[in-house]
Amino acid sequence: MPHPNDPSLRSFIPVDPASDFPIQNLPYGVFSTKAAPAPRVGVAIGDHVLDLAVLEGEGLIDLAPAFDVFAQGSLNAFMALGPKVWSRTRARISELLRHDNPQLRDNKILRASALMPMADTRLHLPIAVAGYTDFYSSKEHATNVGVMFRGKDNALQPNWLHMPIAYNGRASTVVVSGTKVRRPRGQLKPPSAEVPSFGPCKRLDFELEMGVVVGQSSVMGEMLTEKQAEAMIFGFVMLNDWSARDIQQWEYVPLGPFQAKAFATSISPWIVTREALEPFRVQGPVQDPAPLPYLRQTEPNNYDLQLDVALRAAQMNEAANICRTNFRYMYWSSVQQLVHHASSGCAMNVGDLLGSGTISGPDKHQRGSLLEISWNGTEPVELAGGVKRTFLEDGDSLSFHGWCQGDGYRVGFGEVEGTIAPAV
Ligand SMILES: O=C(O)/C=C/C(=O)CC(=O)CC(=O)O
Ligand SMILES: [Ca+2]
Ligand SMILES: [Mg+2]
Repeated sequence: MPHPNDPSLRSFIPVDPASDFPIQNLPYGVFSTKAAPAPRVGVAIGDHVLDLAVLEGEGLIDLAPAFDVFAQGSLNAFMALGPKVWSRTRARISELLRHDNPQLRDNKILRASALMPMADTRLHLPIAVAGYTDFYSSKEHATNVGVMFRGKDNALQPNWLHMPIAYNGRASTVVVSGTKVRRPRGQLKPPSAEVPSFGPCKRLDFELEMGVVVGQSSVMGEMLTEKQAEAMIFGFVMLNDWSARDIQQWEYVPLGPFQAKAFATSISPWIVTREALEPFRVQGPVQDPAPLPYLRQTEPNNYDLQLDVALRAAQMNEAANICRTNFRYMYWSSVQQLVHHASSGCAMNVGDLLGSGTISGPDKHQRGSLLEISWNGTEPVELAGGVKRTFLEDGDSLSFHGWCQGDGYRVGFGEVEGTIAPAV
């Protein structure tokens, strides 16, 4: 049987070469329809969704001794079954969608109940988020922020090159793409003010990140090796760590961001599996000084994954691109982040979400936040027809696109979008 990543595979479902969801991808999500409003697990193929609950019900996917794994509103039960089952299931779905397999292709009744246009579905948050941790692993981003917040001489803190720095974020406010994001209120104290005040954030920002979905738990008190950590990663989503820069600047010393990043974090609805990204693995930047032994890597754990950010103000017809970068630039890999996360004995859970940290690159057009793009509000970015931005305004819609380019196909993530609603 060919491997599900084989570039020559074709599905009986027509898939445009520019689609994010060819048969080589098969990302998992949770969806519902008007006719069947209970959220369940599906896979994206072209512009269709394949209902895995139907396939499991028909006995076409066998997860025994577990059952009804897909007739659920999150992927957590499926993820808990582990990497061997993930792999086997993906191979089975690929087999069922292949152009030369009549089993689903020629079964009209089954096709009608198991395949539906994505446009007719509603996409939900794909996991029950157990915990959310956000890293700070792009050297370019950390240097830019450091220069703006602390000056050139203290840009990178002395610990930064020795471990993946992070803070514990809020799982309670992780939302799926398309959810409106309300401008937060908080304590503000601009440098010109003598005392703080409480009110709507005036420096609302986005952060371009990837999110790792942890699909296996680890034991409290035990460390992880590179191999163990990798095997626990179920897949990746795009993640927008919405940030209130004015709240952040006043609150972050000494414990780091708190309310500045607690009000909303958006993720894309489709989880692209680690296995689908395998062909796009690349070596990350050289790590100098060499990390401590527990953080050393023997494998290339970065990915060649292109990322675009588009911003559309309410008065614009078309969105303007404000950033194009690549996930490959990250200094600390997701595997190193997970190893470090568990290194004290911290237990990881099924459904944990790890933000990569803002993904900036070496060039100006590769800056993954408005804080960097507008250089702390001093250099407004021109969108179109005289519309300029330093930070986000009410009604602005922000979207990320991400994909790995194969030969004649792409393994993509779709979109994560959020529109800013006024503060209450
Ligand atoms: O104080 C700082 O240096 C800034 C911290 C952050 O903005 C935290 C964060 O979300 C990091 C990231 O996304 O890379
Ligand atoms: Ca962040
Ligand atoms: Mg957040």
